[in-house]
Amino acid sequence: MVIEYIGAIIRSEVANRKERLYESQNRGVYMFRIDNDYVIDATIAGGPARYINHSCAPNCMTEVVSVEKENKIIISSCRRIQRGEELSYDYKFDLEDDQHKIPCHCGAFNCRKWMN
Ligand SMILES: C[S@@+](CC[C@H](N)C(=O)[O-])C[C@H]1O[C@@H](n2cnc3c(N)ncnc32)[C@H](O)[C@@H]1O
Repeated sequence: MVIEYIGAIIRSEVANRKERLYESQNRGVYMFRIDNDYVIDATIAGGPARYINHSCAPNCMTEVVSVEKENKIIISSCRRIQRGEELSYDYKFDLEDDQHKIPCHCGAFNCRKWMN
């Protein structure tokens, strides 16, 4: 394990409202979807894991683990990581239509060019 993605666990509907609020306040939005119903909001009370970028050839992977009936997001290495190397994982965003595509700048040899 490298790090846990910490923050407030909120329902999807609340996350949608908060996302709009944060954007209206020009804040960066830091959220991790646990499943269809719940999201971890790291925008206000998050840890350093919220700064990890997406890569199409990541050195880390994420998993949802249940600890005392609470879901947690664990980020673990999926290969050897060199000292000083940037941590990354695959955000696995749902595919979007052309209008809502986010360009990917991970620079990997196999970059998919879009994050979603
Ligand atoms: C959780 S933040 C990651 C940390 C962010 N780079 C920062 O400095 O606050 C997620 C956002 O970072 C940017 N990002 C992360 N990985 C990226 C990538 N491979 N290519 C382009 N933008 C990326 C996107 O704007 C994305 O919505």
